[in-house]
Amino acid sequence: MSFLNKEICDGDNPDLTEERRTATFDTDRMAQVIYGSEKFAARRRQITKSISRIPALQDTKPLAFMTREEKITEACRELDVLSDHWEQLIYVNDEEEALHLHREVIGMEGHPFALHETMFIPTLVSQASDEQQEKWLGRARKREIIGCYAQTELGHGSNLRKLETTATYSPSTQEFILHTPTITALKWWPGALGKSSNYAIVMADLVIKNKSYGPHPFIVQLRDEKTHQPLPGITVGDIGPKMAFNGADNGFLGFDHFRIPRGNLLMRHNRVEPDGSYLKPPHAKIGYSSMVKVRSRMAMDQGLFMAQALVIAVRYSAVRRQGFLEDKSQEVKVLDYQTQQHRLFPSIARVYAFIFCGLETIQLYEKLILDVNKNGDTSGMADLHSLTSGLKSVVTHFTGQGIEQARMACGGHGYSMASYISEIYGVAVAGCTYEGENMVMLLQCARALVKAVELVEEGHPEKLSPMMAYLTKPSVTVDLTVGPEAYVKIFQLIAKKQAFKATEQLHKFMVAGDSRDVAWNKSAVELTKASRLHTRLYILKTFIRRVESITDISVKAALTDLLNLHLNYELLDVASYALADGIMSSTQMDFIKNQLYSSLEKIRPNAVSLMDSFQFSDLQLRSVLGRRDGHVYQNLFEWAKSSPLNQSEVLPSVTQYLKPMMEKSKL
Ligand SMILES: CCC/C=C/C(=O)SCCNC(=O)CCNC(=O)[C@H](O)C(C)(C)COP(=O)([O-])OP(=O)([O-])OC[C@H]1O[C@@H](n2cnc3c(N)ncnc32)[C@H](O)[C@@H]1OP(=O)([O-])[O-]
Ligand SMILES: Cc1cc2nc3c(=O)[nH]c(=O)nc-3n(C[C@H](O)[C@H](O)[C@H](O)COP(=O)(O)OP(=O)(O)OC[C@H]3O[C@@H](n4cnc5c(N)ncnc54)[C@H](O)[C@@H]3O)c2cc1C
Repeated sequence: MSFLNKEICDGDNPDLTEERRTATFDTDRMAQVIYGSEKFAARRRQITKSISRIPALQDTKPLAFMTREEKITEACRELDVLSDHWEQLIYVNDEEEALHLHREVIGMEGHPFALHETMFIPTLVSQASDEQQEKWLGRARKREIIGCYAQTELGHGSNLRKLETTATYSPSTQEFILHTPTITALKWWPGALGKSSNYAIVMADLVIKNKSYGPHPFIVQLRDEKTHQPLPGITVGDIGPKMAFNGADNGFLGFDHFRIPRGNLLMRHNRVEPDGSYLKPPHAKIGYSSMVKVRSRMAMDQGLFMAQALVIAVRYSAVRRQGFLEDKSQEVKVLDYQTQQHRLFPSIARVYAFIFCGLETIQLYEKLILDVNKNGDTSGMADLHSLTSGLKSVVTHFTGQGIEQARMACGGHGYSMASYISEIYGVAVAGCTYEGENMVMLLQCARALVKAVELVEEGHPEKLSPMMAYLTKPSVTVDLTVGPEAYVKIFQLIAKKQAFKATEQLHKFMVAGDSRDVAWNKSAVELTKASRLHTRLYILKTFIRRVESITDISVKAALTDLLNLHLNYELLDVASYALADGIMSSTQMDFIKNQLYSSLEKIRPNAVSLMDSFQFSDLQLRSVLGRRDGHVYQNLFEWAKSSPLNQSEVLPSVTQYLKPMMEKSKL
């Protein structure tokens, strides 16, 4: 049976059309699984169609040929066009639809409202009292003001306890005085801070009567609402070009005894009364919730970054012909090489796995905020923090690797900006750093793991959260032919052993006289290994759960092939642990390898459609190499001709320097 891949169009490259015709599932149905519901998958397509009918949003100058200033101006122009059509395009206040709209129209290089949507508004939702929301949230949602999230400083990003910006309470005036005492206290990095935002959530150390209460969120007006000039007492600007994200004005910010009213401390969970008395929040880390929000989205966002790179690489691999296999009369599609499949398909499996995790963690965060805001219930915070800390680290690391492999899979053309993969890579790997540097966050995840191991050792396994329950599982001999559950069992044993080994090492150093902090540092590499295995186990189990729940038989079959590839690839990747601990035999290793190679063959006919199912428009992809029509050579040639260097035959640099140099050459 063959299913119509909805991307088939007359005139497309026949090699791609052939791939699309041989798919064994319906790409619209697969999109429902990817985007979590039939309704949202359909809305995405509808929004894409509506965008394609707005001439001002089509075919602008390629981003690769623009300066930073041009990129920023272009993003603002697009935002302006969007705001004229906003209510026709999406349901107002629907976060997922707004994100899709921005991704498609503006792309991934950043824009003035990026942090407004992802951190400024969410912080108001989670941290502002009802009265404060009344005052600011409506204005923010209507986009009457533009906000960002200013936390990181020149001297400190990872260690929040040492942020130096102070907010000192003055009971006589009922104001906070914001101050930047040193150069290292300058806010540095916040997205959209430099030139676009006129408001910010500023994280500053709350000081009352000479006592420090640690970082707290304040809403601060930075610029005049009419003139957009910085207010007196505020120094603000752009931090300069970056590896990627150059359509964004990441900024610096300093305060010179800048006064804000008492009501600008966000007070849903803690309060400062007029006389300066302080009411504690129900959980010490509740002020960190905006970071947890972004981390809970990262598996989805990073999955989509890697998906974009793979759409490009897989489509290109299906039209690129080079070399021969059996038939010497026609060169083969490079996608038929086993090495090419091995380079790309495990990443396709990870994309699906990450997205399924993202669907889950986004919901977990929404539930947590509901529990905290409605019932003051903070009991879910610790688990979500450790889960998202591990997940953001593992997912960003593998996404970077997967995108780089996708680039190499495109050979020379992958290195051209025409592929757009280098930009996707630059944007994605920023995720290894923002929202908590990966090592730092793996170590946060390890804190929870060590605590869980200690509970088991102290004889209290009943106190473990469900995610940690595997730490009590006894060793067993596993028959891998049984199916996914057998793989889970082996993975659980590997992860459990590493968690216990790392904890044992920590305890050994402590018994020998080291403080817990020093012993922790001496065990840190082993601890991060435990966190990675723990997180990869969660990813694996989520993938299995999701595939089991699918009702469409052909979609389920295609994803089962991908799941099998994932199980074998992941287990092979961590096999050194299993072999060292005698958990797996070399015969089992051979079995896994054979399963892996046969999974590659099974996935091959569906590869293009597995990626088409993401339904990225050409506008969103921004890749000349990865366009839906597959006419890569014509498209590349047109693109190169549009390079500014080709707008004249002889460049001024030739007449001014090269010609005179050649004429006077004495060599
Ligand atoms: C588009 C791009 C946008 C980018 C934006 C940005 O980058 S914005 C900037 C992004 N910047 C960053 O991401 C900065 C990264 N740095 C941080 O987030 C923090 O400095 C930290 C979490 C690393 C340490 O914080 P700390 O020194 O205050 O804490 P500690 O280590 O002493 O642990 C004490 C206890 O607290 C617990 N706990 C901690 N957090 C949470 C939580 N959210 N929930 C619940 N619990 C939490 C922890 O588990 C531990 O529990 P235990 O074991 O005692 O039971
Ligand atoms: C593109 C981009 C956008 C950003 N957007 C924002 C924003 O909107 N708002 C905002 O406030 N910030 C933003 N940031 C800042 C970002 O959150 C920080 O850079 C990040 O949290 C890392 O902190 P750091 O720079 O202090 O790294 P550092 O902590 O200085 O990291 C340097 C090295 O030290 C290691 N290290 C540090 N502490 C430990 C430890 N305890 N144990 C072991 N190793 C450690 C790290 O692993 C790393 O290898 C952004 C950054 C980028 C790149």
